[in-house]
Amino acid sequence: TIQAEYIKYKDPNQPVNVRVKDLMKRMTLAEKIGQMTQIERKDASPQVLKDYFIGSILSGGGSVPAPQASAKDWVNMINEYQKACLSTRLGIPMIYGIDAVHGHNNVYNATIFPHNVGLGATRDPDLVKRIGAATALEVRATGIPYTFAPCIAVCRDPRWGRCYESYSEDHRVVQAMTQIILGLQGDIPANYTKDFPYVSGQKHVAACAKHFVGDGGTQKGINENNTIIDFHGLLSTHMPAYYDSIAKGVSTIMASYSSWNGIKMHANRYLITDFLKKKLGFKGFVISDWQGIDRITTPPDANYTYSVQMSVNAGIDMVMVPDDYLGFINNLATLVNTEVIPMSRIDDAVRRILRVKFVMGLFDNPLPDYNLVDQLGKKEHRELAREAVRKSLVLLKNGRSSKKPLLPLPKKAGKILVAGSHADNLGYQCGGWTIEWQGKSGRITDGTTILEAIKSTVDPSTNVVFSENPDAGFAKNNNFSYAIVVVGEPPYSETAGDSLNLTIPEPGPSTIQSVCGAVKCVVVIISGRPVVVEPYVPLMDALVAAWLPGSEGQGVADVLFGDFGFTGKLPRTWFKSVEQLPMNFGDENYDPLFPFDFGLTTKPRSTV
Ligand SMILES: O=[N+]([O-])c1ccc(O[C@@H]2O[C@@H](CO)[C@H](O)[C@H](S[C@@H]3O[C@H](CO)[C@@H](O)[C@H](O)[C@H]3O)[C@@H]2O)cc1
Repeated sequence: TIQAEYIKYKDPNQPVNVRVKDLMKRMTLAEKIGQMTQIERKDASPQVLKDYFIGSILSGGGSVPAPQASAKDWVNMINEYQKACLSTRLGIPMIYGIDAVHGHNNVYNATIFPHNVGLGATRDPDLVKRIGAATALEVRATGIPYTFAPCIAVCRDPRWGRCYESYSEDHRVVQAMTQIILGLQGDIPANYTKDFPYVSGQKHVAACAKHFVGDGGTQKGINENNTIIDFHGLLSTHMPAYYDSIAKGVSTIMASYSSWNGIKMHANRYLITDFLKKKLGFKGFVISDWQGIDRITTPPDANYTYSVQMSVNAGIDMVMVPDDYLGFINNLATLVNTEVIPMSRIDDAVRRILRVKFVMGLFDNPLPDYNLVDQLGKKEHRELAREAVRKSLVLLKNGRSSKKPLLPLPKKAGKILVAGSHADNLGYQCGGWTIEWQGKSGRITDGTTILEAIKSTVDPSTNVVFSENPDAGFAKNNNFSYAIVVVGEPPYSETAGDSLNLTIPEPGPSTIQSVCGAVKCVVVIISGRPVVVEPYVPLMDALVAAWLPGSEGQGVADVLFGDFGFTGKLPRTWFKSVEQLPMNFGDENYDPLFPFDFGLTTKPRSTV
């Protein structure tokens, strides 16, 4: 009989470093460059994957196989691509990445968890770890083994359009929430190699701590702009959560679009190679952001060869190339062949990529199956999301005097008014990065709106009247026992969310004034960050910050009506006016409307 040649790197019994070394020595430059190339799924085809030995594919925000694609549709797409990669000479599996940043948010009917700002308000790292584990199951349900999460930005200015992706202005809260990495990737076994990337089996996913480093510190919160801070400030505010992430075995780290004191992070060799890789000992791989290398120059792509040279030599290992992947591949090959980029840099990048792929079992289990499809949007996950919503709510005002609190609201109450643009809008309560990159209004996926939750919580005898934007007369002349007004920000992502005024768009303020001027009211703010409320607080009987709660609006009603108490604490300072910004806890002249860590509490009704 003909003995099949023994191929060491294919032997799961061999140690990871032995498999990496054996495979590396077999690879051509083209195969190595292919591993460093991540293309967008819209450009992927079996032929392209085979021709260029592509090592990774991503879905950018909102990039799906088809509208409302099922878990099986996703699995089928990934299987098709993976089979093409496995058919290449060395059969190196590709790794598919996606932004599951508050649940598997691109995928129809996935559980949508509160965005990070709300999770920061919970101050509950174990809850966040459980969310990571549930998210991993839903991501794996679609056959995907890698998510570009968590964002561990320390947002220092709420004018930043991505502030809701940050757990807190306080790096200690962000550090605590890196527990999500253990949920996503799995708990690290005892005596595992310290700071080594780790992913446990087929029900967990590789994570990505992002965006390295200082993304949340840009001046005036301008997205992708310049973080002006000395080295001590960078290390004490923006770096600590990377220590925790590495200690928790994070497999990948994504570079930030932003600059540090004028140096683009994607070209920052000192911070990526000398500090992150050598000093901190990060052993996973560093991935660029979407067109992150193009944006090294102003305007972007002004000198792509320079972008490739500077980013790869800085220590970027895998490049997210959502458009001209041939341009990337050809430029990189030329730069290596002309020794502008040393082969040792290429080998470091490929070694790190292969290390993660071997560690996470991708070589041994490259093809997803349908075993986990029922995890998508599973009831237990929705109950977990509902718990997270409850714990994320921050009670900022309760009654016109502490002796006469309005909350919890009585379930039996004759007739109540529910008003506001965000009361019955699932897309609004999920925010950006949901189904579409920028998010979307309306019934965008499966879930429960806040109005639906209120209706299912009150006593059957209570008449719930919904009017999105009633005039004062309506509010006054209908003998309502009380009103719940739900208003806030429309969905946004990234630069589209940058705001210098942080006002609630009309008709939000008008709805507050019309309703609260006529009847006892609690105002629930749906927003990715503190917004201008100071002028309206005197009109309100109660005020709740609900952040971006996601698909499980029932969690809001659970607490409004006293089935659970308010426990949330502000993860960020709530300013009086935007002229005060930036203003963070610990600053001189700290004069907030509501300070960091503020939050009134209530007892569950059963104990009252
Ligand atoms: O057509 N245009 O006008 C247009 C404009 C801007 C675009 O910009 C792009 O849009 C998004 C959706 O296509 C992309 O996801 C990224 S965002 C980036 O993507 C990563 C992967 O999704 C995330 O992990 C990072 O955290 C995030 O910073 C990019 O900014 C795209 C298209």
